[in-house]
Amino acid sequence: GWGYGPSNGPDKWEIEYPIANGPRQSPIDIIPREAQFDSSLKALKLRYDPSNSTGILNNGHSFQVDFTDDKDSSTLTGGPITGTYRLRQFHFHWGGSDERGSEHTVNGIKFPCELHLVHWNTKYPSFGEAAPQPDGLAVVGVFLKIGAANPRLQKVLDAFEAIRSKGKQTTFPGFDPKTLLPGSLDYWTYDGSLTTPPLLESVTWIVLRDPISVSPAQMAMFRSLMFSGDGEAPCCMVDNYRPPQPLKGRAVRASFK
Ligand SMILES: NS(=O)(=O)c1ccc(O)c(NC(=O)NCCc2ccccn2)c1
Ligand SMILES: [Zn+2]
Repeated sequence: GWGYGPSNGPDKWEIEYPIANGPRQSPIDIIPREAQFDSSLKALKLRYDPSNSTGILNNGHSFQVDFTDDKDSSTLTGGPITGTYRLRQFHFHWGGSDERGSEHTVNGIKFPCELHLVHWNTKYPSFGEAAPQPDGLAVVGVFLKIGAANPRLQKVLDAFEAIRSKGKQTTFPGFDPKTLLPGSLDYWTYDGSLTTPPLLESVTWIVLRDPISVSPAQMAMFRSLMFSGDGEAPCCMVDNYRPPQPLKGRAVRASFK
């Protein structure tokens, strides 16, 4: 299956997923001076209920924190989207060292890590039905920048000993993802795709301008996870990011001047 190694990584995905060369692929390099300020863009409204967090899973590509999404209790509204999108999960992408790891870049600059909060459009009955639709998903991206240790992030990292290898999961109740957001919700937005197979062109991307902090020691904890399952040759989970893809004429709008 697909992965991030030399034989199954992003340059090989087009073989099984030809949409990899499609017109609205993600991530992209965001060039702020080329983004268009759009005064009609609304403020992002993120309402998350910590009681919706259920578990944390090593899925062999990243780790994700899953949310129950059978009610409108953890939602994204406003911003560039119409209607209500429900939070399904959040996950991260990171590098083998601090100078790489994010999927989106800003003026060509890579961050060490990027958080993705994945939401699906409730005009569809489920995530699975929404995922192939052009307006099916909305992902909020948050950059992580090296600085002071992040105590809210640490709560996630403290669960890692239970999910070290592929397929391992554990309960993760009562976590509020709002604690992982920066002070400002100013954002860039553009039409894109999933950044992993099946690379579906169904994502309204909402990338926050301001990063949150992560310490070098905390980044080392991300790198202690394994792509490999128990009993397989151990392979550290690092560099699980897709590089920027061609913009192909798309507009990137800014919610701020
Ligand atoms: N990285 S991202 O664009 O935020 C993102 C968000 C939600 C997602 O479901 C994915 N992709 C994902 O979950 N792929 C693994 C599951 C899968 C589904 C179908 C075929 C192969 N693998 C990526
Ligand atoms: Zn992602």
